[in-house]
This record gives sequence, C-alpha cells and structure tokens, in this order.
Amino acid sequence: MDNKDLKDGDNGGFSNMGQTILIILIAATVTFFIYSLSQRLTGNGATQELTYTQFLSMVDRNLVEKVEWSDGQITVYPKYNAKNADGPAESDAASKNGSATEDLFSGLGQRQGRIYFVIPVGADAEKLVERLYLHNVDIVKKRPNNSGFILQIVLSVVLPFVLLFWFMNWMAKRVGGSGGGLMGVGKSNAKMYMQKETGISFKDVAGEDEAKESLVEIVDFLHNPTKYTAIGAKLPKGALLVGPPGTGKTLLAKAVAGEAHVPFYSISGSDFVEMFVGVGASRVRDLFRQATQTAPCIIFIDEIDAIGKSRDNRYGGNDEREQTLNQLLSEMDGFDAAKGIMVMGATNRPEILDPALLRPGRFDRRIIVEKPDLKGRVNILKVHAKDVKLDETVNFDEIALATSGAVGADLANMMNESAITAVKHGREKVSQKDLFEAVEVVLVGKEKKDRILSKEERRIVSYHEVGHALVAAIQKDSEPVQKITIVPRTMGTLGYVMQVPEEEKYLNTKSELHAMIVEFLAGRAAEELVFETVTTGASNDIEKATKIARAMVTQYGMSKKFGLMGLARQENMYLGGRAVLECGDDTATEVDEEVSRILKECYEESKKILSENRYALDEIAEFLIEKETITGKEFMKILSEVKEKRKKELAGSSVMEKGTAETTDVEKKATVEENEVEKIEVEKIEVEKIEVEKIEVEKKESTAEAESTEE
Ligand SMILES: Nc1ncnc2c1ncn2[C@@H]1O[C@H](COP(=O)(O)OP(=O)(O)OP(=O)(O)O)[C@@H](O)[C@H]1O
Ligand SMILES: [Zn+2]
Repeated sequence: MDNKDLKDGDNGGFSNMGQTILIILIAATVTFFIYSLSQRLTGNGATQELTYTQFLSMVDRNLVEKVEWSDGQITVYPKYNAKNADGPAESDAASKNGSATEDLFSGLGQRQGRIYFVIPVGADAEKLVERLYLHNVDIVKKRPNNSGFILQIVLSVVLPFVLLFWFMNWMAKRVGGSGGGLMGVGKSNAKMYMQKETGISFKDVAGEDEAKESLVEIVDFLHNPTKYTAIGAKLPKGALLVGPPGTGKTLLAKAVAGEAHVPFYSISGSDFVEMFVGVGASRVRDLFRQATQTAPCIIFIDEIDAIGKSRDNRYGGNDEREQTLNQLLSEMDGFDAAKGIMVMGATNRPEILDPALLRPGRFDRRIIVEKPDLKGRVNILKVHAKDVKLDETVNFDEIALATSGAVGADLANMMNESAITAVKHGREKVSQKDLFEAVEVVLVGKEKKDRILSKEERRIVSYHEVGHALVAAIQKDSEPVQKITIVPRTMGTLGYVMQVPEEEKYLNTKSELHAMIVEFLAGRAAEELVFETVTTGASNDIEKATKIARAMVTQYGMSKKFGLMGLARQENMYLGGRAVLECGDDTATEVDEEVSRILKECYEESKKILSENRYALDEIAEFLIEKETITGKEFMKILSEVKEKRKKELAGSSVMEKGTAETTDVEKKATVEENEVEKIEVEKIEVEKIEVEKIEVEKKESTAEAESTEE
C-alpha cells in the first residue's frame, strides 16, 4: 500500500513538474509573439514620431489636415497625397526645404494620409492653436482614450493565457484519450467525462418503475442532504445498478443527476485499469478530488466489475486492479456523505463483486434494473417515438408482444431502424410494416440479397422452415406463426419462422416447454423425413432445444427421474450465461441421459406430426419456395385448404384405413410416456381444427418472438 502511494505521488509529481515547465515555455513564446504583433497593430507600424520643429514646418507648408489634441500629445493627420494636392506653392516650399520631413514624406507615398504622427505638445499651446487656425488645420480635442491600451493588455496578457488554457485542455484530452502518455498518467479527466446538466429526467426512462422509485430517494437526498443529517440519518454513499446490458442503467444514473440538477461524472471501470501500476488508483483519487469540488454531484462508474472483482483470486488476481479497488474503497470511506456525493455503479455481473464493495457505507443499495415487461416495452417505444412521425397503422402493443426479451437499447434501435426503413421506401411516416421490418432487422439482421442458394438448398431450407411452422400450428401449446421466410439474413440465418404469442408469458408450463422442444426439432425432422439426409442447418435449433431440456431436468424440477432436485447454478444470469452443473460425476452422467431421452422423445414426436401431415408439408414447402416469404395468414389459409382437400380425398378412398392405423399405433406409444403428451395426442385431432380457426380469427394480434432458426 505504502509503496503504491509513493509511486502515485511520483507519477503525479513528475507530470505536474513537466506540465509547469511546458506551460511557462509556451506562455513566454505566445506572449512574445502576441506582444510584437500588438505593437505592430496599435503602435509603431502606423504611428511615427515627429519632432516639434518638423511638425511646425509641415503646418507651415499646409501639409497637415487635422490634429487630434489629447492630454499631453498631438496626433497629426497629414493631408492625403499632400504633395500633389496642394498645388505648386507647397511643392516649391517642399523642394526648397529638403528637410527631414520631406524625406519622411517621400517614403510614405500613397499611404501617407493614413499615417499619423505623435508629438509631445510644447508649452506654447496658445500660439500653436493660432498657427493651426491660420493654416486651416482642423483641431479635434479628444478625451484620453484607453482603448488601445486595453487592447494591448488583452492581446499580450490575457489572450496567451486563454490560448494556453485551451491548449492544455486539448492536450489532456488527446493524451488521455489515447490511453495515457507520460503527461496523462494519473489524470482521471482523460476518459472521464463530466456533464454539468445531463438534461435527462425520469420521464426519459420508461418501464423501470421499481428502480425509479428507489432512486427518487437519492434525488431527494442530493437536493437536501441536511434534511437527513439533521435528524441523524446516515446518508447512503453508493448505489449499485444491477441488470442485463442495455436496460438503461446509464440512463437511470443520468436521470438521477438530471432530476437533482447536479453534475454527472462518468467513467467506466475498465478505464481505471491501465498498464501502468498505480495509475488506476491515482485516477480514482483524482476523480474524487474533482467531484468533491463540485459537490453535490454524482459519480457514475460503469462496468464496476472491472475493478470491483472479488480480491480472493478466484476470478484471476491482478495487482493493479486491487490497488484501484482499495483506493476506491478508501475514497468512499473518506468522503463526507453530507456533502452530497453519490457514487453509482453499474454492473451486469453482481455475483463476482468483492463483498467489501457492498458493505454498509459503500454500495449498500442495490437497484435491480430488469428487462422490461410488455407494458414497459410499449412505454419505451413511446419514449423513443417522441420525435418520429407515425402513421395511423402503428400499434405499439403488437410490436411489444413481438419483442419479448428485448431491452431498451434494442427498442430504441428498432424505432430508429423503422424510421430509416420508411425513408428508404420514400414514405414520410413510419408504418406498422416498417416497425415489423425493424424488429426483424434487430433480431436476425438485414436481408442478404446477394446470397444465392442452390435450388436444392432452397428446397431443404423451405422444408425445414415449414417443418417448424407446421408443428407450431398443429401443437396445442405453440405460439401462432406470423411469418415464414427463406430469404437469408445477415446474422447467419437462411430462413426463419416468426411467431407471436397472444399474450406476454411470465411462466411456462411443462407442456409448453415440451412443445417448444418439439418445435425446435421440427426443422431437422422435416429434413430427415423428406430428404432422408440431414444438414448442418439445425445446429442453432438443437442448441436451444438442448438448453430447454437441460433446464427442465436440472433447474425446473420437471423430470421424473430427479424430481425437485436442484442440480445446477445459474452463472451470469444477466448475460444469459449457462447453468453450471453442481453434482457428482455419476449424477452428471445421469442428467445427460435424461436430457438425451427428452430430446429423442421430442424428436420422434416432431417426426410423427410431420409424417401425419406430409401432404401439407409438401404443398406449403413448394409454395414457399416459389414465394420466398409467406405471412402467417397465408400459411393458415393454405393449411386449412390442404386439409379440406385431404379430407375429401380420404373420404373417397381406402387410404383412410392406413392413416388411422398409423395414428393408433403412435398413440399407444404415447400412453407409456408422460401424461401431458398423451393428452396432447388424444386431443390433437379436434384441437387442430379449433386451433386453426381460432388462430385465423386472432391473427390480427400478431407479433413476437421471431424464432430464428439457422436454416
Ligand atoms: N428504460 C428505458 N427507457 C428508455 N430508453 C431506454 C431504456 N433503457 C435503455 N434505453 C435506451 O437504450 C440506450 C442504452 O441504454 P444504457 O446505456 O443506459 O443501458 P445500460 O444498461 O447502461 O447498458 P450497459 O450495461 O450496456 O452499459 C439508452 O441510451 C436509451 O436510449
Ligand atoms: Zn430451424
């Protein structure tokens, strides 16, 4: 610790010394330069001295137009082009004289009218006036004028300092911005930025009502710290904003500063960690020193986990980072909260923070900033639509339904994309269609028109996607299909099915999860069924299906084998991290077996649904190959037409017998399996019909989870 402090001091000392010398050198140069410039402008360049005798001689020769008389001196304005203008008499006089005045004049040429002379006034002022009258010289009596003098002062003294100040600021920014040259070492203002007024209020943050509620208190305390101290309350020093990326943590911190009308200091945790040992700590010190000067204020440290990682080395120790963290802790202990300094940190990995950071008197308030729910998303869209022109088709509820899981940053992005799309199509207002297009752009990327698939590939992709859609349409617990497309997108998908829930779900039943897996695997099932071969296109589907199956077994207590036993710990919950198994090796093997069993079962179910509906699969897939994109409505229409046709065909042929036999077979198998599955099977035929109608009616309530599948 001591060692570190010494080092910091050295760093600071060196850079301060260097800076001082540099300042003096630059100031001297600039002063000299500007002084000589100002001399030229205001003085000798335009004014020449004349002896009194020379002046009298000029007057006598009628070469003077006007004099300005101000205390103690006379400024002489010679006649413009005096030599030629005043006729032969003067000319004669001049040539006869041949004096110094003459020389002076001849050198002045055309410019002489603009040159004036300063001479001290002699004692015989009265006589001089008489003489001037005699020669028709205008006399202007002037009050002493200081403007020239003031200008000179401004130019030679003030300006250099202004310039210097500006220059230093610029240097500091430049040096700091590039990661700290020698001069920037130890200066926190490099990457930190300060806003006197953020101009952001709680109104600009939508859908985070709980977070805002807890922050209102902080605003009040910044407004009026004495109210709290008077009663003996200990003021909070720090608050930690915790939540997934893009949920508006930075925005909330700015809103607190904006509401309280206090300055906002912002720095990112990763900026503290430099390659020079000691720099981070010195930055922290600097930051707090500056903040103390402008208290009340807010210090916002984004990604605080970069410095605040636990010091127990479990996550990899780092001397520099520990020093920085120690400095931060001691600064937080050191300042007087009554001054109104509030330190706000943001992180999406709260579990790795050093417990010391979370102790009372430090970041003892934890404010959870969640992903927005349906209502929150609607409100966020509204906030960002403030300056966007919308037409009457726009319905934010629909968009919000289609974007479950999206955070504020995504929605802000979508709003902007939709406006760009509208412009691209030459429209003046954003329509619902533009918004949906934007949703897709954000979720799966832009259309990739230059990717040409071979004919066979297009067929495979088409069957794969229709496989997903068909299973979704037929299963009881699936979400309605909004759109099917085989236009490749920039984020790697060759086609996808977009589905829209009818309402926001906060809980999933076991049978819904089961239906999801069946649906994810349906793409691959269609490939195998039709082409008798499989492709790499299902990798994403398989990953998602496996994740759900694993969670069912290890986290949701949904497997018969393990029942309610919790077998995994969620890591990085805000970053969508994996669940880490917490069990013995033998159990882990059994978990894998169980997961594999579920997947196999679901895959078989998928294949069964598709083979039972093979006629529909073929027809819709062919239609999609031709059209590239079909809407959910079109899809449902074809599906019911095809079914109708099929029914008639079957009624008139003996094929019916075979079909029935197949179904019965599979149903028998299902009975052995879990209850829900059985129920679904039995109900399926009636449900299918009802579902189709229901979905058609409710199609207007579209939107949602685009299910991107890698094919
Ligand atoms: N609740 C919200 N209301 C309105 N806009 C939001 C909201 N959340 C996010 N945004 C928009 O998203 C942008 C990014 O949000 P912000 O940077 O605050 O997120 P963050 O949680 O700090 O993310 P990160 O963890 O990546 O730093 C904001 O500038 C804002 O435009
Ligand atoms: Zn797929």
